[in-house]
Amino acid sequence: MTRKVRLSACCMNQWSLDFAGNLERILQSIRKAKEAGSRLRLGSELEICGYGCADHLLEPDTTTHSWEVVAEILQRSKDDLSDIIIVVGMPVFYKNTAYNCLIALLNGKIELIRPKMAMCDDDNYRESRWFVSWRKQRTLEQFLLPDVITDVNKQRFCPIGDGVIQMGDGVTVGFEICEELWTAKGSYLDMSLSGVDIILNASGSHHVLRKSNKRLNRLILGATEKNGGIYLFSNQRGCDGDRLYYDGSATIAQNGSIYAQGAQFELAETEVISATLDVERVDSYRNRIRSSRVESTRSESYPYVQIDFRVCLDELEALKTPLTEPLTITMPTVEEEIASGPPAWMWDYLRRSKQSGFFLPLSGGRDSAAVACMVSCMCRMVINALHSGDKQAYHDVNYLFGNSLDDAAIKRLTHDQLCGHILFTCYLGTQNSSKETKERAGALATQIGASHSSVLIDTAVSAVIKIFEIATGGRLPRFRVEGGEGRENLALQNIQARLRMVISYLFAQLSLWAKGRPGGLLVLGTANVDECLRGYLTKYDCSSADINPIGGICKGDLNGFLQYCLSKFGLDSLTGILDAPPTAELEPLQDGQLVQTDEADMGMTYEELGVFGRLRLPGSCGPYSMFIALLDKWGHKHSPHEIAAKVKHFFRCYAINRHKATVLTPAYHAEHYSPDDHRHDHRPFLYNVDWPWQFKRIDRTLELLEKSGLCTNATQS
Ligand SMILES: Nc1ncnc2c1ncn2[C@@H]1O[C@H](COP(=O)(O)OP(=O)(O)OC[C@H]2O[C@@H]([n+]3cccc(C(=O)O)c3)[C@H](O)[C@@H]2O)[C@@H](O)[C@H]1O
Ligand SMILES: Nc1ncnc2c1ncn2[C@@H]1O[C@H](COP(=O)(O)OP(=O)(O)OP(=O)(O)O)[C@@H](O)[C@H]1O
Ligand SMILES: NC(=O)CC[C@H](N)C(=O)O
Repeated sequence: MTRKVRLSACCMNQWSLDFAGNLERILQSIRKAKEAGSRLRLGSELEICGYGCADHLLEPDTTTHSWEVVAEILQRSKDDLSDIIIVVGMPVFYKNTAYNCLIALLNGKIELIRPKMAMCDDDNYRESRWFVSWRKQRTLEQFLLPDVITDVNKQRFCPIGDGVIQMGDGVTVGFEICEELWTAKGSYLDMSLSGVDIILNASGSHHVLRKSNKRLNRLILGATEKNGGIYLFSNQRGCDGDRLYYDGSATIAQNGSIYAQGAQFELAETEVISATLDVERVDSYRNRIRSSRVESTRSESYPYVQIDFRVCLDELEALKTPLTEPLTITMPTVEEEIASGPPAWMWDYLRRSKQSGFFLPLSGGRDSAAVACMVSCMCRMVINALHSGDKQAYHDVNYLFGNSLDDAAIKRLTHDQLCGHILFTCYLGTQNSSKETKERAGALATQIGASHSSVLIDTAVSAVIKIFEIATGGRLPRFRVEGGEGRENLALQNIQARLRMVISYLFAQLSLWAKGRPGGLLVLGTANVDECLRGYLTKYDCSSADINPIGGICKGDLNGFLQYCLSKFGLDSLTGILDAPPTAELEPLQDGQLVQTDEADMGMTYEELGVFGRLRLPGSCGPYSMFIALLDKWGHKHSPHEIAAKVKHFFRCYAINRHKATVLTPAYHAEHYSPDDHRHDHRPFLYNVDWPWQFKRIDRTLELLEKSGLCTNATQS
């Protein structure tokens, strides 16, 4: 005997507080699930208001409008969207307290409100600021529904709490909300042991490089392999108004195998995946794990909400519907993640901000090259979406062309042409710039099809210096190579860098005007996560842009991404960029030689910076514990004194420059060690940069090592 069920999980590109758009996407996903023959459709966490509402979740309006949206869905569930269990996510107030909830409804009735039982407060997450977790395990209470719901269906009450739905055919459906899968004792454990057949997880899970592997292979598959059962994972996808990119990857799994998998990075506004599975196989799989059957007999039952609805296909339908075959999934490489996540985020930002394109100061170095390549990747994604018939992409692209394109023109559009239309790059040279970087910038822009220009900004630099000279009665600062001191040398560098920012904003505002086109451009920032951490950037220079797609990515991963673009898309102009040593080109050449390279300037290599960054976060190391950790890690190549000097140098630079993190351009969040001060890494920005107590503690350990003969000579490799 089989008990076949057909189920759907969704990914939707929700937008915080866009209730109309969110409702439309939810309705579309329910329609798609119905068309796929499903009898259950799972949406994502807080999908009605959008996961990223943040402090708007404290406003009663957010809950009020969410109920209004539910009322619309409820109405439709009596009509064209009937006979499918619809599970949606929204905030719910109960006894003066806000809960992050899932609502299960069917044929005009709210069947259950299931509040989240474990808040997520790691990294960017701040759920406890807005919600409380539901503590009453296996308990249901009565919830008085708001009038807007009662007006639709005359229903006054529905159950709220940690309950499970039991269908008319005996199939049981339990609920988890995102973090409940990640906690040590995931909710699925108790539910699986107590015999729940299908577990639904609605998530608001954002992208971090290398994270999806853990989510899918270790958590989702780990949970169902160990405990058996059918598991549906739905997630938001896209930029819903913040630095985060929710990375979809809807999944349907059973007993440790995947049966349906949605895309991680896609531009489509709704995606629905469906699978036909046999509930009977849950019984047989679990029953064979004999030890867990003993645990199962001990487990307490959940309160059931009984629904007179059959989720299993009837006999004839079941005979006609083959079971879905399991899939083999290959996880994307880091380079592929970089080539998709930030570009998809930029596209959402561009179309939702209703701006007309991007302005990028292109230096011929690696960072701005990486950003240019990301825009090119974005254009490829958009063209793919267009060519696959995506109506939203059609609408958004046509908007960028002033709604002037007909179907045939849209079909002919290439990614290079799109790039030429929306990406404006400019080489902003000074007397310290080299011919080589100028040529590299031009060659890359040409290869990706960007609209490129090259200007000299020396007149502006000299004019500003002249103002200073007049104001100070003739004091003219000089570069170090000309005999100037450190302050003069830095000021002369910073004026070039800052003027690039001013000129970039001017070009962003007026480049389209100059071409007789409407609109303005978003300025793209290009500071990577390592530079931000070390503070190796000028405050309010080109790092002060509108958005920065690489502010959460380290130099090492960016190098890998450039290599990937070189081989995957044949962008051979990247060869010269990759071969050249990273340099700011802010100081004059000395005897025709480059005096300034990033690594020499910083006093550390990008590789070392990556290690410091990860030890600081998520490693939670202060100076002393970082020193101890590095004695083990680097002991084979550096003496303890050298390691101590490196750690002290890093922390001194970090402390001197931390104030720059308070004004960092909003950047795509991609790393656990991001120094973003606004949402992720909350720290003071006024430090005692000498760290007297901490550094003395390091010195005491050095003394101990010396006395024990463990601190002999430096063995730098
Ligand atoms: N604790 C604190 N809280 C608030 N502000 C603080 C502060 N400490 C210093 N300041 C202020 O910060 C300012 C100094 O910072 P800032 O003006 O950024 O200048 P600063 O950090 O001194 O110099 C910029 C550094 O970035 C390097 N760099 C490298 C590569 C490229 C680029 C580039 O931009 O293209 C730059 C450049 O070589 C130099 O080492 C001063 O106004 C100072 O008073
Ligand atoms: N000559 C230039 N023309 C245009 N933009 C420039 C120029 N020099 C610097 N910039 C802009 O300022 C940013 C920071 O400059 P910096 O010299 O620190 O480069 P970087 O961080 O090493 O990046 P890149 O590798 O792109 O040079 C660059 O990424 C670029 O956007
Ligand atoms: N919304 C959540 O509960 C997020 C949970 C989880 N830690 C994640 O990163 O995906």
